[in-house]
Amino acid sequence: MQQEEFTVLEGTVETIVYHNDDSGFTVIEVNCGGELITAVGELGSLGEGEEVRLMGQYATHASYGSQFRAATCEVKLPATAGAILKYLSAGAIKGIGPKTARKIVEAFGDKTLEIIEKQPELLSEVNGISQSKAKQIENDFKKVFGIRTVMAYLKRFNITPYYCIRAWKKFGPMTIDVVNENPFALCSDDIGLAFKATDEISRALSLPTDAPARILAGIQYELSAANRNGHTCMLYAKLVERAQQLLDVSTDEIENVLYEQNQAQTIVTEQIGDAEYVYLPQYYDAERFIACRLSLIIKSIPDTMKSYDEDISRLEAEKGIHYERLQKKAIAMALSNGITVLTGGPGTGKTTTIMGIIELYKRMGKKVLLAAPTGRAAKRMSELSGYEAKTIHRLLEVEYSKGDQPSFRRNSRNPLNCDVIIIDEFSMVDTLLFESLLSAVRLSCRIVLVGDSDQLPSVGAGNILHDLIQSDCVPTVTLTEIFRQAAQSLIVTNAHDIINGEVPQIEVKDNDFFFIKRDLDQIAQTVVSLCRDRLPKAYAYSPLWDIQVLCPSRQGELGTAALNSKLQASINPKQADRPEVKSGPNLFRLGDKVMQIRNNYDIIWTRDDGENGAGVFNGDIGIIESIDRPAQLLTIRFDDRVADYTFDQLIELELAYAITVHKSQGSEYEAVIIPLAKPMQNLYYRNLLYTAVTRAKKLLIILGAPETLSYMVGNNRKTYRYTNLQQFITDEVLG
Ligand SMILES: Nc1ncnc2c1ncn2[C@@H]1O[C@H](COP(=O)(O)OP(=O)(O)OP(=O)(O)O)[C@@H](O)[C@H]1O
Repeated sequence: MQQEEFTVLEGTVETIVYHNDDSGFTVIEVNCGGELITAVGELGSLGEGEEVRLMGQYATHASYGSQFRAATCEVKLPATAGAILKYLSAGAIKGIGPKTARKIVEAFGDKTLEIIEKQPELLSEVNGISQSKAKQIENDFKKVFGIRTVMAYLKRFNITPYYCIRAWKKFGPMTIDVVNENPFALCSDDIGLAFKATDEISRALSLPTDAPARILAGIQYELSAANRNGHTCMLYAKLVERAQQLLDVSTDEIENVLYEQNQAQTIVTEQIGDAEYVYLPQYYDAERFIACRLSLIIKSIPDTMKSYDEDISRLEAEKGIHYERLQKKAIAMALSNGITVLTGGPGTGKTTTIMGIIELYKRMGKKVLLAAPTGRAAKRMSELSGYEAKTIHRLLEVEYSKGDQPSFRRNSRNPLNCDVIIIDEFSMVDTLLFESLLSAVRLSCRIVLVGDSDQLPSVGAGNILHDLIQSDCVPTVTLTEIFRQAAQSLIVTNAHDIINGEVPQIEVKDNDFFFIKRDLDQIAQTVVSLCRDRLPKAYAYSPLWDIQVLCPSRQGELGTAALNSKLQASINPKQADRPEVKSGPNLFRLGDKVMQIRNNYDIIWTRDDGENGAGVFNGDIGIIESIDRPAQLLTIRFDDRVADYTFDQLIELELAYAITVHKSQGSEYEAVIIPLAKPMQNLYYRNLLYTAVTRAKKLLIILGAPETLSYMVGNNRKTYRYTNLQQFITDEVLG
């Protein structure tokens, strides 16, 4: 088609007649001054009410008659109140449905879009739009228009909208230039496109395979993968081997890039002890910082040798309690040392000891802060201690997302105002979070870290509790006695047996720990009937709130994926009045129990008391309260908070009737059901079983074969994590 033959057609999109997501082929009706003209072409994703400027030709189609065939399509924002109303009502901006659209357009008329763009705060003057909702609309508006161009460009490389949005968030208007120059920028942690996908773009753009940018991306990709698997670093030799397989370039080329990037401080390579390690700088810096800071704390607050015996005895008399020897030792240590680690299994008196520490510090007039890594753990700490406990993120006043990592308002320039800080469930704290925590406390602040070192390590990279204890430099007390009350519970005593390598008692029928012998093909059905009928009937447990199925694995017939479909179908079946939405392999239905599967610091929530905040975290579980298809919004209640998800955020959710043991860390449930399949060596091991069992408060049911249980208890595979924190601490403290 010659340029001079083009005709220009301008008007408002009246109707989207057809749109093919894969090819972008679209048929629209354009309102050109009252006349409706059908236009076709690869027009990208358009919204009804949008003003378009099409260039192309009129042609006659054998079946459909006269049509305008567009070669190019420019989108302009709708200008008149009517067009804007149509545009917004059609769901162009997530969070605005037809009703809200009408209210906004009635208030601002032709200027509506200008107001959304330039003075979005005025939106909250419209009845029914809160400040947080106004903020959300502003963000969506910016996003919709910016990413449209990016999506159109990246579509040719089969990049889905999800990654386009993340790329746009990171690079904004520079996105296309960045991709053309270095497509590997898309596999950074905060965008997360797989290396292979970026490599394909690189190939399509005919970029050289031995380009240093490609090799660096491959190295970073391998290191990030190691971080996601819990390691803070990799052995140099292992990294080179992995990168070589991934990139198919010579070892020399990889080593050259490693050398140069080490010089440029983009990557850290260092000989530590007998081996050479490679780090992404943030993990190296974090481990070095933690070690240095701990050493300063350990050295700068000398043990006063003051005896706290009298204070503890007085407290015992007042509270009518007798602390056992190690509890007294822990209290005294926490009162005299800059940092103390308190560890022990279930029922060994950790919480009781924390209470003693808080009480005595309060009597000295000290300001004590309590925190835990998850909302549930913090809530439990509050309930048990009677003092407010916050999540560590909340305590540090998480602010905004910088890539995938949070930023905290409490930091070295603005430290927490307290004399003592006590962290519970410390086994769940990862390297980066501990670095942030230590940055935000003054050197004079006393730190007490409490956790069970036999639990699975943190989801994020690092093995902090283990490394601190193993360094032998951080004052530590391990509680071992199981107290009488706790000793009556088979959940508690069996958990101790398991961690000691002894097969638990499974014959007792009148306690809180049950083993139901079942053949493999009967287990799923029994899990369903326990959740739906038997436990609600016998104990009045809610299948949504009280019962949690914990699986070693995601895969297989007894993995979370398969069990969730079965449990959803029986607990929350398809019904005419229950809207549904599909996202990837998942189908979400009103009333479903769901779990957030990655940290998202942007999702805005409202607490029941009206407080607003941002951030939903990996492992948070909630119930779907509404699904609004026109507005493409899904609302989830997480305990006392409610958060809105746009449909494109649903890939961060999974059904949560059944979750993996790894995801259950730090949470407790009234009743836990553990279905055991045929043992897979990787996932059927002692610490995992122990973690699962200790999640149950009142009732635990294990289903499967006794041999599988014995196998797990006997499999003492340790979750090995590559970190050098232990070494760094020893060097700093003793060196
Ligand atoms: N010195 C003590 N004398 C008598 N009972 C105690 C003592 N210390 C703790 N207990 C009791 O033992 C039980 C377990 O204690 P606590 O909750 O402090 O342990 P925990 O280690 O925090 O357990 P979990 O990790 O399971 O929460 C509680 O009922 C508590 O009241």
